Amino acid sequence: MAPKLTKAARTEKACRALRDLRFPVDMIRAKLEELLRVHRKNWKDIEDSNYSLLIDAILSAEEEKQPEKVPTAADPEAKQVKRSSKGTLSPPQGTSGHEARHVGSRYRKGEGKASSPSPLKRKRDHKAEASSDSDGDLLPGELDLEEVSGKRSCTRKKKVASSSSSKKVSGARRKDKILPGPCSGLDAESEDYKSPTVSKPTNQGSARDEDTKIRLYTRRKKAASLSSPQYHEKVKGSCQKTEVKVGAISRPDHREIVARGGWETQVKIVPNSGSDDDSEDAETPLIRRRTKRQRREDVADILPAWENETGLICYGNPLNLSPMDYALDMYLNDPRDMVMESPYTINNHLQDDIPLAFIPPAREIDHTPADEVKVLEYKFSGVTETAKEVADNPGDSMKLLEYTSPDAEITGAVQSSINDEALVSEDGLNFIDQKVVSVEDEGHCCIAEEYCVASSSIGEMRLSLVRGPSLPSTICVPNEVIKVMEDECKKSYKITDPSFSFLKLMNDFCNLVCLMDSTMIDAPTSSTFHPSDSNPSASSYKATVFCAPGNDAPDPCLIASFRFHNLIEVTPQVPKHIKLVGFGFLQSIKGIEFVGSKTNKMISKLLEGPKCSRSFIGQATQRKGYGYLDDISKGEEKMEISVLEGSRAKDLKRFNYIAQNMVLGEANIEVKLGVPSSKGCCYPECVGDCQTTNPPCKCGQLNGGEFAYTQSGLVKEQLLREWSSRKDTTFYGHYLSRPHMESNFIKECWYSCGCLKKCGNRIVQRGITRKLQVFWTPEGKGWGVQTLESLPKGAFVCEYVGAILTMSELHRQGSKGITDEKNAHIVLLDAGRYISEPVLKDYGKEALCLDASEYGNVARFINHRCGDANLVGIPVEVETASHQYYHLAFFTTREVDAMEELTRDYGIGFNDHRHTAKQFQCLCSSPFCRDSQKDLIVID
Ligand SMILES: C[S@@+](CC[C@H](N)C(=O)[O-])C[C@H]1O[C@@H](n2cnc3c(N)ncnc32)[C@H](O)[C@@H]1O
Repeated sequence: MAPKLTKAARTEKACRALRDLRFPVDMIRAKLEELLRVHRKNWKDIEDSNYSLLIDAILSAEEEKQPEKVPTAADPEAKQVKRSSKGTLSPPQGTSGHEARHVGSRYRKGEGKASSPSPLKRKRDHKAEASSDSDGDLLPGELDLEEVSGKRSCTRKKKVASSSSSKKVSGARRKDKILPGPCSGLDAESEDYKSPTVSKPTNQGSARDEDTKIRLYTRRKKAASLSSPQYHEKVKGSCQKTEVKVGAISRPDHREIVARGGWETQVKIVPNSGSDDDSEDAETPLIRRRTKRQRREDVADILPAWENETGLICYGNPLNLSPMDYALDMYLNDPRDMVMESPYTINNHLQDDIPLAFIPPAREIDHTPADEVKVLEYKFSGVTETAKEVADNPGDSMKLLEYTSPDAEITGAVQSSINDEALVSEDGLNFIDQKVVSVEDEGHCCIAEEYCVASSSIGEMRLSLVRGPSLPSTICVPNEVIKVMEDECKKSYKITDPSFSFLKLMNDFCNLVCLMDSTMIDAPTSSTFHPSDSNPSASSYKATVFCAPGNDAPDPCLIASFRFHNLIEVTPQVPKHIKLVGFGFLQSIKGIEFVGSKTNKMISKLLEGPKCSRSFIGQATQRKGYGYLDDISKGEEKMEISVLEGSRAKDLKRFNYIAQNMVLGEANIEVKLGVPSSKGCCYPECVGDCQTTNPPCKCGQLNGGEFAYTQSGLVKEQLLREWSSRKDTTFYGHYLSRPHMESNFIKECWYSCGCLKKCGNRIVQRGITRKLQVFWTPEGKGWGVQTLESLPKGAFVCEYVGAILTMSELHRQGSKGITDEKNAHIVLLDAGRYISEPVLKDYGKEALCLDASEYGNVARFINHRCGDANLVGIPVEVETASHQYYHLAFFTTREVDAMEELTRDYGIGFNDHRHTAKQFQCLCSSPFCRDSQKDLIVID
């Protein structure tokens, strides 16, 4: 099998293939990134087309750069010129227009390396054939930038919708259609609309002036359109040219979207039109997932940063895309509707949702590289250790921090490097994000020069340099990086020499690379070098020469590259329990920030900067207290468990996530691994899947004579009913009713059984398999848990996990009284130890409880609901059938919709003065709420 090419190698290949066309390298790379994104990182599409897709994308971009000729009286042909420009190819740098056209068409015709016409070409051809009305340039559902930017007059539209339609359309959602607003000039029902609409109530004849008050449209994904310059211009151009604000809002059919995609993904485009919008804001109530108060509170501190900004604001969970990716994806490619509602101001916006990212418009770029060094390429990419290296150094997993050079224009699209074949290694390293910043260097295609600034989950920072052998030796590190690294060097290595220069250190590396160029080594090796005399204060460092993973077309230039690491290691400053994994760079960075990490402050500083080129980072870091945790389980669970409200994440009390119960103290649990016992075990009768045995195996028979689970792994109805109807409480501090043992426990097969792990009688022990999320409840219950997917009745959700303590241990720990905080996280396993007198001191000393206050899993966030909770706790015995120790597993009592909060009935009697724990006022809003009824728990 041909070895898989790295992304870098494939990029290089693409650059080479297009070399003859003399496109700027940075443009090739940028377009390639876009295409990869469109094609879901599938190189095959691009390569199989002999890069014609890529060529088309570049040519398209070039076309769009052609200045548009506005028709005037003096130049009546201008419009015609514009139309024809759609079919015209602008020359790449250094290429005449004729030449470029020739080359482009040659490629498309298959005379060159490329063969088949790309979709883009077909689209262009189609457009060229379109009617003489230049508005026809847009395909249905395609966003007309001019329209958005207010340049295009509404009067050019075929029909004019009435102003009263604004409400109608704001609720409407039509795929592939641009829905009309009052000034849209389009009929919502018409199939031949051509552009987004404007729905601001308009005075006759002033459509153009009044443009863009409301735009309501939908869009369907078009892969090829991503290649178009519109792709960028829509965000950048529209925001800049007409001060359009772009943001996402909750959509009216919130649930539907959530059910489909897990997240709401709407984009709202509005003009930066000032306070006159306010009155109308109130007329357009949006779906509210959170209370207004809550939202204001959450974003109050970021308001100032946004008030005068225009840009792209995105919400919702972007399926692990970076904020920029997500926003662009939503804006241009989301197959779902994008509804713009009106009117929009930052204020009503904030009332309705919490943004995840803000992408400011492009800024002017300062292209002044340092005198003595020439910028070749900055690439802060996920180059870290190989899987093996990481395996050898557990805990050393590195995460990438990205840096946008202020000195160079970002020419590559920002891309999420998650799942990027070249950048994410199998070891599960999480790269936060990546940006490619490159500046062409005399036509050379430089692919292998990379700086990698990474931080580990425990706060280490590392700067690495990777460099290919074919590159010139001059490099430039952004000044901000140099400054921070210099400071860090001085601090970490206790360098006192004021003349210490980080740049020199870097140059030493480069020189070493040059030296090593001539001695290419086949196998990975490493050697330690000592810094040159010119840099006496730096400590020694290590360089590793390694062969890039196999290339099917070996090329000396591609085979070897060099990696230097251990340049800088910064003392860990981030608490271990915060895992910085990556929905987005921004969130992760802020994740560090809430714990006040000095490192992060430096990084933030590093990322800021007025010259930051088209980067959301500079703006985003202005927001305070904003964060997002992707996985509170820190990888302990098979499924990531995210936290929705980033701004509240700082309030997430510190606890250690464990996926399985653990004994911390003296609790004695008799579990004999792998020892077949005569009781409660189906060894040796069972092989394979016990569920297929009839009559049930021994374990199965312990579940009241039959398996507790259906063939599809759901708890059977009868058990659900039985346990839902019980009035037990497991909530510490409240009186218990009957001991659990009277009802049927579930007994699962286990290691000691003869069956396989895939046996259908093993459900709870497999852990969480559903998508769960911790979120801040708007009702005031604190954190809660919601499901991100719809769940069938009887589905296992999670078990209550904590530290296993004996009651006597618990009491010893809380000799001065157990705090309410702790109380709230203790669950009693009363089996076999319950003493009828429900006073704590009388508990069997060895009775076990689970304390999730310090060590726990997601279940510690599940809130209470009286009577009709959608979860029920059922004791499940896995390791032993002794009823002494069991797992308290939560199953759904009914079908549960995606985004529904998961609740369980703690079984507590509110207003019962006898219990020891401080009661909370129940906010469950269940019709069966016992709080108002002042029910007491019946003690048997
Ligand atoms: C096991 S914790 C649940 C997670 C908790 N909400 C948090 O933020 O960590 C139990 C605590 O949550 C709160 N809680 C749970 N259900 C509630 C409800 N129905 N009404 C009000 N507060 C509730 C109470 O403060 C209770 O002591």
